[in-house]
Amino acid sequence: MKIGVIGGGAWGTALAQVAAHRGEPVTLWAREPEVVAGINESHENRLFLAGVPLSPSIRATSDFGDLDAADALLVVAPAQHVGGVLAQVDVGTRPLVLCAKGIEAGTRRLVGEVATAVHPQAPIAVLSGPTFAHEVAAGLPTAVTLAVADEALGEALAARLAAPHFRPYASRDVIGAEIGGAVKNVLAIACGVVEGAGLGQNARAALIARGFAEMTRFGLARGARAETLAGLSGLGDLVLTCSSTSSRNFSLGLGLGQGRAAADLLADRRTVAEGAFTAPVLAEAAAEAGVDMPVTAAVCRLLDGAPAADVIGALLARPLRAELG
Ligand SMILES: NC(=O)C1=CN([C@@H]2O[C@H](COP(=O)(O)OP(=O)(O)OC[C@H]3O[C@@H](n4cnc5c(N)ncnc54)[C@H](O)[C@@H]3O)[C@@H](O)[C@H]2O)C=CC1
Ligand SMILES: O=C(CO)COP(=O)(O)O
Repeated sequence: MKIGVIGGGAWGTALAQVAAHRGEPVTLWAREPEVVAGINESHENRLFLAGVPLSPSIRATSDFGDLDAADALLVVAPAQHVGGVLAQVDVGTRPLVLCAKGIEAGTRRLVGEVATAVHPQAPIAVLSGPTFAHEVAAGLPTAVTLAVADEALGEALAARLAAPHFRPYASRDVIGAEIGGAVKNVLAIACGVVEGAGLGQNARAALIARGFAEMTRFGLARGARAETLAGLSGLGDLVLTCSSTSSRNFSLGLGLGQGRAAADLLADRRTVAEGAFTAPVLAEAAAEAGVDMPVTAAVCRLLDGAPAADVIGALLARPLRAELG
């Protein structure tokens, strides 16, 4: 199975490296000409994954036509751009493995729904989990959820993408895998705020647990399975990104908690903090589904410029409630 990768950011590059680990040829489409040149000439992506020597089996291109020979395509553009990028690719009936984490602003569609609208004949898989790109690219052990409705396709993709350090776990719950990845980015911003404002480790643990409760409420309302939300692509990724400044979302929250303005923190960013785009549309989707998501609402207020002390105060002053339900 020949693999094509759409997106030459940190994660697309790391996944290309995984797919090329046995020396198999991998074609990677990147938007930036300097990324294409750097990968082809010096086997490095200096813009998004500097310092990682890449397999010479990875060939980068800026021509979507070069993806025609691939049997399966990994989609690793930021969530807000997946629709626009996929519209330029002749996908046909080839499987799309969705690796972006987010919800499309305006349409409130998950990435899988976006992909199916553009390419209705293409089977959809979701690859998601606790996966910092630099660790995966360095060959450190990593496990992911690989969710596909069709069991045989799931097995074939898992066999092709597995590596000694990269372990896909099969799932049929595509929507559950997507929701965990999208929601955890918003919650990671909140955990960064806790760190930045110096609220302590108790508060961070409470936020992870209450954040997971709201992820679960939303996920169940949208048809996800509870077990998926408690797995690698949900709780696993939530714990990772709520614990480390390696997370761009956590780092954004850290700045907000230190009192810096969201607009300043987001200006001129080359790398993507998906939670900043997902938070407002997630809040809309939650309201539509009748689901209470107070942490998400708080992140929206912070991104709108409300002072961290006010937002934290309001969150803590909410009426007391039962832990379950
Ligand atoms: N970096 C990581 O550790 C992981 C990232 N992801 C997800 O992968 C997705 C891609 O993130 P990264 O590779 O980290 O990106 P990145 O932050 O390393 O790079 C930014 C990416 O955005 C692309 N981009 C910017 N403007 C664009 C536009 N107008 N149209 C199309 N593409 C545009 C750039 O070409 C580049 O590929 C995100 O959804 C992210 O949540 C998932 C797991 C791990
Ligand atoms: O999704 C990720 C790890 O699983 C990467 O997190 P950030 O986008 O917050 O850096």
